Amino acid sequence: MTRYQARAIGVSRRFGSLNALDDIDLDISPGELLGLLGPNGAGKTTLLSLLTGLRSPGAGRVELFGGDPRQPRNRERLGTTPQETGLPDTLRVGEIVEFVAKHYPEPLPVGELLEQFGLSELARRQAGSLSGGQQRRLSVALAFVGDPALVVLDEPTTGLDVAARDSLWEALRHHHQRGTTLLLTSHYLAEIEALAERIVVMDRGRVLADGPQREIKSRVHTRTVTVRGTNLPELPGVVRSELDDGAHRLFTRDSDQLVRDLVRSGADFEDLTVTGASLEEAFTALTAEANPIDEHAGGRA
Ligand SMILES: Nc1ncnc2c1ncn2[C@@H]1O[C@H](COP(=O)(O)OP(=O)(O)OP(=O)(O)O)[C@@H](O)[C@H]1O
Repeated sequence: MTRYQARAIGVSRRFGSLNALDDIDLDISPGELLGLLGPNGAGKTTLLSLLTGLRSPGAGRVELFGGDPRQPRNRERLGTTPQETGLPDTLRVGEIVEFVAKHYPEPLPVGELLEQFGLSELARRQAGSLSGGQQRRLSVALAFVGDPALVVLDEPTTGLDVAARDSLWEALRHHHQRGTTLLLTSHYLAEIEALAERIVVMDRGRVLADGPQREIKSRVHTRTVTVRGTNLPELPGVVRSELDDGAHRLFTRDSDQLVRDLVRSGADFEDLTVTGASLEEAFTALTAEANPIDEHAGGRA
């Protein structure tokens, strides 16, 4: 019995002449909360489609619970939500959840699930009358109905407002705490930063980085010194600076020296903080390193 719930071993997948995945290795162990990041077209959805048995690899091997993900019996402990939702318009939300629950030997209690995903008040509404964000919440909830060991979510919070997104994060954390393994993709770096313990960064079909979030961030050596003040002098060692609502953000490789220089300069400042790289900075640096002539936008992966 393998100790991994899902694995890709030397996996490649082409679409015509395009190498969507190029020799990917990935292991997912029980209990992990793994965030898969990458710019558009990186190959995230393709990789998920192989791991969940929707496609076959061109080369290499994919395993789900130690077997072929294309075999239904190996998908019994898998929960997924596709990027596009397709729910029967005329069925009510509660009926859909109950219908899906009947397909599993030990489903989660329907009422509990509706509550967790903020759907209790919508239980009697027909799916066709739901807003895009409500449909999204329902389809994410459906991934959990069968109490799966591994849940794979492709862009779970797309189209959700801030409150709905926060409550979805809460639900995901809850399921992770009770032992469910989660693999999710998101374009929102803040989302992956808030949720994921392990991060895999992909670009152009390859894995650029794979490790604990703090390790991925520590690959970027720049630190940020933030201060409020007027007439700050130009200081050596500042590689970039930003002014945001009166706060100067000074990016440097040596924050200790910068703070010493700042104090010595006699400038009048307050509210000094020193922080390491954010996930956004790490992501931007990693993808820029891999594609020296490209400019990847920050904020969204
Ligand atoms: N069915 C297909 N036929 C042809 N090309 C495809 C197909 N599916 C994906 N591709 C291509 O493979 C590459 C990887 O696509 P994929 O959807 O896996 O990327 P992604 O990282 O999920 O992107 P996004 O963030 O935009 O969803 C892209 O260049 C895409 O155009």
